[in-house]
Amino acid sequence: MMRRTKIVATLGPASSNPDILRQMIEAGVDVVRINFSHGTKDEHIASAEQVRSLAHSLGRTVGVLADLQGPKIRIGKFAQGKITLKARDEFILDAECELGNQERVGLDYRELPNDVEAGTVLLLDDGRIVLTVTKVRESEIYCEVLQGGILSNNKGINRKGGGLSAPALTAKDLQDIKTATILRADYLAVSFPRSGEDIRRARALMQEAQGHSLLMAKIERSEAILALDDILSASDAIMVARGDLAVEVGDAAVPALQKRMIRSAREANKLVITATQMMESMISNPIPTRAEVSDVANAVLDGTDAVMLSAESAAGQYPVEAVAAMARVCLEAEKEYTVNLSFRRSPDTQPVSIEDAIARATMYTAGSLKIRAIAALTQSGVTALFMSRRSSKVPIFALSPQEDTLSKVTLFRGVYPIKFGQGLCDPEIILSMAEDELLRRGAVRNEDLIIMTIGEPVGKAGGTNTMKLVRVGGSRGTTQITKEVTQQTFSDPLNL
Ligand SMILES: Nc1ncnc2c1ncn2[C@@H]1O[C@H](COP(=O)(O)OP(=O)(O)OP(=O)(O)O)[C@@H](O)[C@H]1O
Ligand SMILES: CC(=O)C(=O)O
Ligand SMILES: [K+]
Ligand SMILES: [Mg+2]
Repeated sequence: MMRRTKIVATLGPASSNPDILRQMIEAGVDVVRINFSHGTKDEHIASAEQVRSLAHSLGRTVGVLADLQGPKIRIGKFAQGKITLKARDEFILDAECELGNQERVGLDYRELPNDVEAGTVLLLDDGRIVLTVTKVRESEIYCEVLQGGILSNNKGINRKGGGLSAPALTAKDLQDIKTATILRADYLAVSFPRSGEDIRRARALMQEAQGHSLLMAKIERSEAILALDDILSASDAIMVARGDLAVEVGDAAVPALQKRMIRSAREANKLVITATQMMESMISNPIPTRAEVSDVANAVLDGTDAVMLSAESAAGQYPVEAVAAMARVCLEAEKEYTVNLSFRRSPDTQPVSIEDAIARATMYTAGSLKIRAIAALTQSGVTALFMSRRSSKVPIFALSPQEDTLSKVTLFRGVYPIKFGQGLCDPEIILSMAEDELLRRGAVRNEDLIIMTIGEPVGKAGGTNTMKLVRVGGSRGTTQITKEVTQQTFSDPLNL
């Protein structure tokens, strides 16, 4: 069995050593996340290069996700690096403060005093420290400590319940979008979007910079939950960004929201990553807790495309073990029947395109006959995306000559990239060579029944219009069953 759920690993000091990174890729990393909240432009470009060249040397394709910092409000630094706050202490957040101490600390967002008032609850460091605002005086926010703890440099601040005015794209993000283009990010993640408009704006800026990334909206504000449909329609993918989201909506609300977001994303033909603290204890332990194992498995059963490692792979002691643990938990969870989110609605909703119609026919057939594999010959990857929105145990191989398509499908659940078809244009030859390629890779065996999809004429993006059932190694496609049922050519049935 091949693992269907994909693994995203955040890069950082713990994963910059090429030997560790190679082991992480071997253990199952499908996509790396470069967090623009840390590090420099040159470091990001070098990381992407390093990942691609290591993956190449291993005969693998690994996607690159560039995660913009966004308006994450952070405190400044302390003279001593950190302080300890106790309940009922007074503490001041002060945009004018240069270097913090036991009494006050700086802020990287000058507007914060305008966004809070007496009674506002502020959560620091993903909610580990809780402050209540007592009064605001110009640049100073006076607070009482509700829940104390150790507070160190540059920790994030969230307002409980959301409602901070900061726009989703900061001046730094505009520069970082250019960097993401230079390093050819497959996915560009926008942090803290409030609406579809924030994503449309990011897409316009990315296109202006000549970028070709898919746009991902990180759902981590309470406003984003209300605007989920609008955000989904503007995005290619979403991330259930549980770290900030839990702080804004309360931790207890997150599990149900995760399920809703995954279902909504799949129904809208969008991709979804489940992120943050999935294997948190593996920052300092070689094995996960039972609860973490359940968390990863439940995300798999919910239908997520991918599960993500943050500090576990960026700054933890066991980055390779964390990837391996995720891989093994995903694989096991996938053996269980998962709720089929998609077939139920198939009869009631119109396919959105010819590719969608072919993808549905393919997945329906794969579910009703003993099909070993699906080979989607694709330029843009869109047919593979539609196929992967339907839950199935049949592997979907995306065969494409396009490197950028192959590195994007790394995130699609159940889809495996295979470089194939450069310079070929005769569909008969392509289909027969694709069959050989799958045989050569051990993905299929002689006599297996497989489904192949292709667009004719060949070479045009997004033109899949043909589904074919093939008995592998048979007399090249003309076995009993193919004569009877197959070669359904849909000639524009939707009038598109
Ligand atoms: N490139 C890096 N350099 C240094 N530390 C890192 C790096 N990447 C991650 N870390 C550490 O790992 C922790 C978790 O990683 P993650 O990428 O989720 O950071 P974050 O700051 O919480 O993310 P975000 O900005 O998206 O909210 C960070 O708080 C940081 O301590
Ligand atoms: C990943 C991220 O940004 C979060 O969980 O908040
Ligand atoms: K970020
Ligand atoms: Mg976040």
